[in-house]
Amino acid sequence: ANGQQDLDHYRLLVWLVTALLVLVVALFLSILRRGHRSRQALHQEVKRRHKAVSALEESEKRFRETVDLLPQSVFETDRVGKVVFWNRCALDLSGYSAGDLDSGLMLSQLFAVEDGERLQEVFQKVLSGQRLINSQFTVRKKDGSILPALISADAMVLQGQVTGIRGSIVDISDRVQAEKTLRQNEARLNYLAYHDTLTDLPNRALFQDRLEHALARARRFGSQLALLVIDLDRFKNFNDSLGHDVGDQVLWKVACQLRNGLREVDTLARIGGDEFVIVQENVASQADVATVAKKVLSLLVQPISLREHQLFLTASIGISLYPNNGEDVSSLMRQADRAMYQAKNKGGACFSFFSAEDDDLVEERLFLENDLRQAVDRHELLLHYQPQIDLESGRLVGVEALVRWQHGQRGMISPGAFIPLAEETGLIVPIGEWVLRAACIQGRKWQQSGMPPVRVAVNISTWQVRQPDFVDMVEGILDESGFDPQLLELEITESAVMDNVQEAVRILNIFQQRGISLAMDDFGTGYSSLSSLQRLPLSKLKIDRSFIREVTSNANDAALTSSVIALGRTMGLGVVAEGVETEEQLDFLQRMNCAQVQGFLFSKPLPANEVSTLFERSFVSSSAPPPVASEK
Ligand SMILES: Nc1nc2c(ncn2[C@@H]2O[C@H](COP(=O)(O)O[C@H]3[C@@H](O)[C@H](n4cnc5c(=O)[nH]c(N)nc54)O[C@@H]3COP(=O)(O)O)[C@@H](O)[C@H]2O)c(=O)[nH]1
Repeated sequence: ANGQQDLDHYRLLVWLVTALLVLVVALFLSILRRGHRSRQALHQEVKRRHKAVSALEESEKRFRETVDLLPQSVFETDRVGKVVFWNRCALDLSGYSAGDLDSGLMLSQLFAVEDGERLQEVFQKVLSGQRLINSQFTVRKKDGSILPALISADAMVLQGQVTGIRGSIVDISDRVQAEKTLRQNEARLNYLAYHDTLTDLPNRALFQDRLEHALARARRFGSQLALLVIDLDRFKNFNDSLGHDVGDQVLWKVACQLRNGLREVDTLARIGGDEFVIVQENVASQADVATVAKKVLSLLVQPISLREHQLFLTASIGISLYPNNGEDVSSLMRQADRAMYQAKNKGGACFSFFSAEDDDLVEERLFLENDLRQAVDRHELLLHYQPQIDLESGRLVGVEALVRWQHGQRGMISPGAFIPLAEETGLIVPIGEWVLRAACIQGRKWQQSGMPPVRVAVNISTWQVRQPDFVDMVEGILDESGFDPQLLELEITESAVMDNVQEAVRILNIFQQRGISLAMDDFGTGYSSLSSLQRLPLSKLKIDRSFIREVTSNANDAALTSSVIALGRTMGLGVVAEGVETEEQLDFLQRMNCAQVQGFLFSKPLPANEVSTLFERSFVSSSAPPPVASEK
């Protein structure tokens, strides 16, 4: 029984142990299975997270690449303004490197120092929730250069907390430059609309505007104002003969002389070709204005040197006064213009206040100018010839061709009345050509009629000499008329050669080689220097009649006349005294051994047919001068 009991106990023990073992194994297996499952879950989780991180990195990379592609700079900062992120464009724009970012670049470093305070204010406002949209700042690059940019920014909020700001920077250099260029172009266009491009002076539009304002001031303060219209004398001739580029340089120099010589308060403008105006305000008396006018004339007197030319300019100035001569721009302009013509009527190189009486003369002059333009075409010009006598032989050796104008309504007009106008308007060029042609044709007729050879002298104006085709013109007329060049004498004045002696020498040498003789007219009234005179191939000096007029009563004229005769002899030149009217004058000239004479004592200028008769009569003798022939 004990044994059975022990066996039972033993069996129970075995059963218990076995059961325990089974339990332990089952528990172990259960734990083992659960561990496996959680390892699997962990693994899954790790894998999932890994994937998520990769996706995030991928997304971050894509985001970065996309942001780097943006054409504008974007940035992020932390709350204190340290730049924590920026794209490639921001790098390029600022010139900083990624390394600079790593070493703690501050946003303020990206902007000009002057913008610092405003930047700080704006930064705080953005942190507190205000959006910044397209505000202009000046970006300062790493190399110190600056550029204009538009900044937009917003706060960055993470889990309800503001962590910093993010924003964009747009470089607007091109736009700002384009706007600047546009503004400059606008300003230039505006300037050009109101200024003369050649002289930089105000033009007519600006001048009128200034005159309006000046008149308004004069009305308000009850003051006087003067308007001076300045017109260069014979400028058209300079332009035509020397070329427009020389003309332009002359105008430019004139503008400089006037600008430098006048007070800044006086408005100076160029309102047309060679027309300048001055507005003088607060004029106390006419004397005030006369002072300015005299100053202008003296400024212009200074010769202008251009290339090989030495130009002597003069001007005519017309003056109108507010309120006496007009109360508005147009009437003041009109009266000043008329006054300018009054000054021209007086011979130029002077000024004239508007006067109603002189205005009739201006009208007359304008009519005359208009008619003169048509005189050649209407065949109203004709030539008279004044004999020149050789005192030794008493023979008529030549004639001077002198133009006359047979006007349709006014009858015969003397050259003294229209040659200055022709010179001033440039009409002397076609008129002079007509004279030369007519004189050569007549000379040829005399030759053909069997008359002894007679030299024909023709006056040549300075403006003709300056024409580029002058030599061709003379040669063409000689060829076409068949007149013997040996019988042609050209009378030139000192002024025609003195402004460009070199060119004059060249031209006159050509004529001399063709056998044409050259006489210096009005000798003694100009400024020829002896050295220049020696270079000119002259054959004759003509003593001006102003010296002969008082040669017997005025010691100076007598001295000058005898000096010229002596000079001619020394230089081997013939000398003609013109304007001989009396026996006493003739006697003086004979005593001085003057070679030839011309004057009313012998004959007035005559029509061609009367010259032939005179020749046939061969009337001159050195002891008994012939009776005066009358000019018809
Ligand atoms: N460029 C050109 N000028 C010309 C031409 N024809 C004339 N003129 C110039 O006009 C000015 C006046 O000329 P005119 O009225 O013909 O006078 C000439 C003579 O009549 C005058 N003269 C001659 N003798 C006397 C005299 O004894 N007394 C006196 N008071 N006058 C006299 O002199 C004039 C000639 O002058 P000049 O030419 O200097 O020899 C005059 O300046 C002419 O030059 C022309 O075709 N072209």
